[in-house]
Amino acid sequence: MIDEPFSRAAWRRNETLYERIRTMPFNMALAAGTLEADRFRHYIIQDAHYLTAFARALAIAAAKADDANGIVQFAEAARVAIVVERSLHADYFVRFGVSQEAFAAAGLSPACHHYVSFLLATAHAEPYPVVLAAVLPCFWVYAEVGQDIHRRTVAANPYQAWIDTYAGEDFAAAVAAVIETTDRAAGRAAHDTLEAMHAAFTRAMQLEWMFWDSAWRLERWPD
Ligand SMILES: Cc1ncc(CO)c(N)n1
Repeated sequence: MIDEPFSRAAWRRNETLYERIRTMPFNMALAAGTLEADRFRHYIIQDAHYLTAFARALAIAAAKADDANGIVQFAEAARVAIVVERSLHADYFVRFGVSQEAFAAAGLSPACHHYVSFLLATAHAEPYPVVLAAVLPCFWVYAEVGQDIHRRTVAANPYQAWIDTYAGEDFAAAVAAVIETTDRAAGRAAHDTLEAMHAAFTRAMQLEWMFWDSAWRLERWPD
């Protein structure tokens, strides 16, 4: 019997969770163009924090890569995450009225803090295949959600630029490449490493849900 690739097994284990993410109030409202600006502002502020940490985790993946292609792939992914983070500041923060002071004052929300702590702890402490499994949902879920919203979006959606970033061909190609690298690493991994990969993948996907949910609820720390 030929084993099913890790990515297919991981997606199947989390199909219900993906469907819950796809149909979250935040994503439904984003697609309809009716998402309130304060919820989107919360989201982009937290996403700027998130992307900086995500870039660090990707740079650690690059350092842990088992071949030269992996170093190039994740060093480039780290660079792109920072490019996207800078475009949040230069474009979205300006358009949606987030000042530098508001950003600095906001800090990381509980859900964002949880997600980046998980990513950075995993990147620092776990072997390369598990690091890949932890960052894979960040790519894959966004491509799926981006494409799903793109199919449902309305004319003159104020969030169209955000939607196009994640529904586009460049992002899809990056996601396909991360899936391929993760499946290759899984193919060489021992059984216990494979189970750790599944646990990391599921946890990251749960944290994706929590991240959108926290923006919807305008989540904050207690005073
Ligand atoms: C929370 C989160 N996950 C994934 C992505 C896409 O890389 C993003 N921009 N933000």
